[in-house]
Amino acid sequence: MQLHQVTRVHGSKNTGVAALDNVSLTCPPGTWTAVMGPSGSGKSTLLHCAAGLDQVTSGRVLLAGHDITAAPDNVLTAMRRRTIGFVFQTFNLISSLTAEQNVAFPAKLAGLRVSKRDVRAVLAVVGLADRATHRPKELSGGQQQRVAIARAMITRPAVLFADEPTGALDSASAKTVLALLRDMVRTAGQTILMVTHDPAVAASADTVIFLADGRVVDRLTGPTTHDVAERLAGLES
Ligand SMILES: Nc1ncnc2c1ncn2[C@@H]1O[C@H](COP(=O)(O)OP(=O)(O)OP(=O)(O)O)[C@@H](O)[C@H]1O
Repeated sequence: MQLHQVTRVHGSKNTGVAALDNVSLTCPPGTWTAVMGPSGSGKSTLLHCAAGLDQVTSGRVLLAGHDITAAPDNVLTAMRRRTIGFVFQTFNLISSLTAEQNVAFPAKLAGLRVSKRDVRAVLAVVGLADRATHRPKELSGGQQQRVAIARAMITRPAVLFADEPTGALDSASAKTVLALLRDMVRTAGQTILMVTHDPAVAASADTVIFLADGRVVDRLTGPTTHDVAERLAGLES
């Protein structure tokens, strides 16, 4: 996943706010990148532009080798279904469907064949083999997020976009979810781009980039919670 000199201006080009200002970023396969920065620094805009959910004003976005900047809607939709996955703070499960139906749903939408065995296998990976027929309201927050991760795993997306994936979880569940994300990167060579406000969560990534006023102003490789917190405090002061 690559961003080349991406600028995103909200409002008119002359008077609008540049939520992203000439951002370049490379996330190689099998790496996990966290995006941090003060409120309003452009984190969500970066995630949305990288995932093709928002259009860039200038610059280019490459997803799994494809330039999505000028891709027509039908190509973008197909890419979204097959090449990328999402994990959100709020889980976004369908309440009327069971865990296994939730896992299978987007894959089926993408026209992929998924057997019940495949679904059960990914649910087992996230430790929910015995919850396959439960509906979201019968699951804890941590279990719901693990269903969302299983749903993102089953299509084996090249890139997983995560927006505060542990934001609604207690620390034990958060740890489990972060370990699952690490497994996706390590065993399947998937790329993760994650937005978070939490330095301890960001420290699970391989690299942390820091945004301020829409620009990449700092970067840490092999981050520790302490170093991330310190850099962030420097930006927020
Ligand atoms: N649809 C929009 N229209 C106009 N301005 C917008 C829009 N979306 C975002 N912005 C502006 O762009 C800038 C970056 O916003 P963004 O949501 O990307 O920041 P963020 O770092 O994710 O913030 P937070 O941590 O508070 O979620 C902000 O100044 C915001 O007000």
